[in-house]
Amino acid sequence: MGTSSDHSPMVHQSWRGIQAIIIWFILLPIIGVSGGAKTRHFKWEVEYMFWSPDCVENVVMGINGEFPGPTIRAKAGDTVDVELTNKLSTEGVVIHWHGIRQFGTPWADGTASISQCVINPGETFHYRFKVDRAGTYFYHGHFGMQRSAGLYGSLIVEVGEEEREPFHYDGEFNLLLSDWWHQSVHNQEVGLSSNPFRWIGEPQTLLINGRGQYNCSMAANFRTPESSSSSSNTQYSQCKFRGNEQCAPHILRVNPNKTYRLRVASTTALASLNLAIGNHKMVVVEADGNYLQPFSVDDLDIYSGESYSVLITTDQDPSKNYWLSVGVRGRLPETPPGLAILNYKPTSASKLPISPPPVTPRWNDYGHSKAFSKKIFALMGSSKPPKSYERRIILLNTQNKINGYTKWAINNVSLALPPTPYLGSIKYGLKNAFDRNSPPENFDENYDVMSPPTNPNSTSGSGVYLLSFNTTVDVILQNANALSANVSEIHPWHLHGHDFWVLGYGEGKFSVKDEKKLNLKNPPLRNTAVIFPYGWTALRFVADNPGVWAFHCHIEPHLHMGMGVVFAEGVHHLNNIPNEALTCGLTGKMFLSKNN
Ligand SMILES: O=C1O[C@H]([C@@H](O)CO)C(O)=C1O
Repeated sequence: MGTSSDHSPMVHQSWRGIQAIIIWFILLPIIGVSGGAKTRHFKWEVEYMFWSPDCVENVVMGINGEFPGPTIRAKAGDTVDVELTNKLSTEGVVIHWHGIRQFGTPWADGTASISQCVINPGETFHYRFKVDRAGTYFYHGHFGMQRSAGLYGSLIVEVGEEEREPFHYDGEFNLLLSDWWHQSVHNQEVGLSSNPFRWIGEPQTLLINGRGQYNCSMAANFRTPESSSSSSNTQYSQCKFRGNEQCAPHILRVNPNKTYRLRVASTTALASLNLAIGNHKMVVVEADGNYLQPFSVDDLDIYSGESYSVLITTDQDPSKNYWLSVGVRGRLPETPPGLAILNYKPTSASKLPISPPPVTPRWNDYGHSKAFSKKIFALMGSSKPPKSYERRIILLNTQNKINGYTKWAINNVSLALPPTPYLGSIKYGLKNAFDRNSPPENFDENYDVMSPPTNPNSTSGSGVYLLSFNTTVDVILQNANALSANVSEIHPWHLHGHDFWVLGYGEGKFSVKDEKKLNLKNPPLRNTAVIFPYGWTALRFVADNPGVWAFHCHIEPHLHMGMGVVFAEGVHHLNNIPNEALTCGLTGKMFLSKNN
């Protein structure tokens, strides 16, 4: 029998419960937790297969018989679970989820030698991670040069049930941009690691959603030396398609007088690109999963590793179709533009546009590229960078020689990945797994960034920048002259596990007086930022994600030649790294001896 004295605490407790429920409902939309968060399961098999990405049959890396791999669509807050089986006969494989920060799951970042062991032929690995934020992302191979071999696809995260995009659109299209070589990746890789060095050269074809045309052109009727961004004035024949060919162009079918969101991502191995649509302006609203202060452009520069969303309004003559054209920037182009068709309903998609495709800005018009980059600001209300940094690392990018082999080095160290993944060797304190000395924080102040290195000889290393957990780190990426005089190239740098604020770009060598010019007010958050020839780029991030994270040039052959560094923070906080990720090298041996 209850008495009033044992009754009252119960009343009290249920009132507390009601209060908690009320608070939860108030907080729900604010913290963006969607009630309907799901786990999205995918079962994938990676294999080599014959494919004709540019109408020339070749071998590509496909997933479940598709090239590019299947598109993942999820909602913010969902968990993505990919059960990946390696069906390659003689190679390992891993997949990196580009732009997903992997909070709490650094072993799912998919970087060979860094976050996990490669998945051997016949083996299956589970990538399970949360997609915590809406945005346009992609995934790709991160072992050897498997991205160049075609191992990539799109990853689209829609807003959660309770969230809204800060802009309106009636429909959307997804454009994954890449570049394609006829020479096999195996050949390319051997060339890069041979002495004498054999460079891969320019791509044969630019692909839009894995589709391009070689030996014929969709716009052959219009091709004049002036309208072509290609340095070779080859005249192409007109392509003829039924529409079901693997290399038939991508068609964007639109209704008149609507707004469409184009999600554009570049997973090129080498090419910096420029995208334009005949007669249509684009309003840029998102970059790398972060909202931007909207701005309008006629054309968009996009570097490997970047993604953007742009809005277009279909307010042009609906009895016509329009070109979407993608051309090469920053390197003397030898590749014809990639084309897709903006097709107004009910006009037939086979009716070709009546004017030539938009012309890509001149390849070395860096003023144009810089002007674009400097228009990018975070949407008002976005998170701001801490006012000051606790550590500043200055990274000089140089092209070098090691024992006669051509390499890229950062502060004179060319990254050579160790066989045991850092995540395990740091967690378990395995002393001999990689170089224990921290790589240099800076470079010689007398180094002349405007000239080829006076002593091009460099060394390779596997050291790690150990970052104190939760500290603010500034990185100044410093470009320089390559091995040949008067050459300095574009390098898009991509950071794993974080976004960084892009605080500014500058010319020549970074100096303390440049600090005053940095933008701490509304810098955009990104995961990839470019360094322009002979320039520097300043970045800031908070080392708040326990794990080991690659930071590297997203040009595939450049990373392969050592153009990257490794950051690690808070690894001791991780108590649930699955052994499955680390069963190789010294961690593999350690597990074996523990079991015996
Ligand atoms: O890494 C590179 O090597 C070549 C060239 O510098 C040497 O052949 C090139 O254009 C690169 O980007």
